[in-house]
Amino acid sequence: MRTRGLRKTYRSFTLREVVAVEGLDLEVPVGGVHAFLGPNGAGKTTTIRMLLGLERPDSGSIRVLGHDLPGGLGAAVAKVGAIVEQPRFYPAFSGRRNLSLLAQSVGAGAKVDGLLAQVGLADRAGDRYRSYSLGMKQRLAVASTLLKDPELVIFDEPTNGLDPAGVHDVRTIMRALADAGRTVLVSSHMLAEVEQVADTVSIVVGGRLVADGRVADLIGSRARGAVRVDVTDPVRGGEALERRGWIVRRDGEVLVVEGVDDPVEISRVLADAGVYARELVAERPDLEQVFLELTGAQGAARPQGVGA
Ligand SMILES: Nc1ncnc2c1ncn2[C@@H]1O[C@H](COP(=O)(O)OP(=O)(O)OP(=O)(O)O)[C@@H](O)[C@H]1O
Repeated sequence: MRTRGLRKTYRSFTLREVVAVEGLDLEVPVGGVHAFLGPNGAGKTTTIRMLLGLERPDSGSIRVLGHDLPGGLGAAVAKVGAIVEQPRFYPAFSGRRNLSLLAQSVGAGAKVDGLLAQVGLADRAGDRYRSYSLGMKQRLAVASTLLKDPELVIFDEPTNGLDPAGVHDVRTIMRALADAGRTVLVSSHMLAEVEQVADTVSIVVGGRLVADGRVADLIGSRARGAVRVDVTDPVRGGEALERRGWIVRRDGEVLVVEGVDDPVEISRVLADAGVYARELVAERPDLEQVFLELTGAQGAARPQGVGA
């Protein structure tokens, strides 16, 4: 799936032009989990709606599973499962009955029990939908999109409002879908979760792409980690490390040294100052750091916060 030069503007109440997506080149590889990240208002939902043919771009091109939109929309959408809004299920019917009703409409009745098991709902399938937790509702939503056996499954903020167990469930389902050969596109603020499950990522800010690629490569290339050093004399040790030009923070008795390429250098500088390290731990940079670096204040200010 890819877009080229995608642009979408809206008119605000005051008829001011709001640019939601600006020249976006999105590349989602076939197979694996691709995370679509950005602060609030970055244009993620608008982009997903354009991929599904629910919004019309002002300009640019979209190709989904080998079909060019808008002409190939029907063929493309037949192979895409999307969870963009909470689907409408009957509250008084059980999960199984709800799914069976949907299955009949697409001639997939035989799949219902297998899908309920696949999303971990087999035990509660006979209970009324209204008694389900948010996580269970989300799992039923995933099962409903799998009825048509999609090649690409799109999740827009799938873990909003879920508790940690629900978040874990959704992550497990996404991984399982990708491991079974499908492509998963997930927009999210949940960086820690995304880091655990995503193979590749695109980060957008203000409707523009600011970084993309393999999660591991992005973390490796962008963020230099800090090193935590437990020293015999934090005051003298801190001074010596600062003289070397590093940024040093105190965390109790431990020094946190930023911007270090090779932690061995730290031991050398400390030893020269007659201070010794009891322990030296390199903090692994993570997607959150990369995201904050790339999105700056906008990223830090988003209401749900990193890892929310
Ligand atoms: N129907 C609309 N009318 C006017 N402006 C809109 C409309 N839909 C989106 N926008 C604006 O377009 C921009 C992008 O919004 P979008 O919902 O795509 O961002 P997002 O990245 O999904 O944000 P969030 O993480 O908050 O869901 C925002 O400035 C938003 O206010």
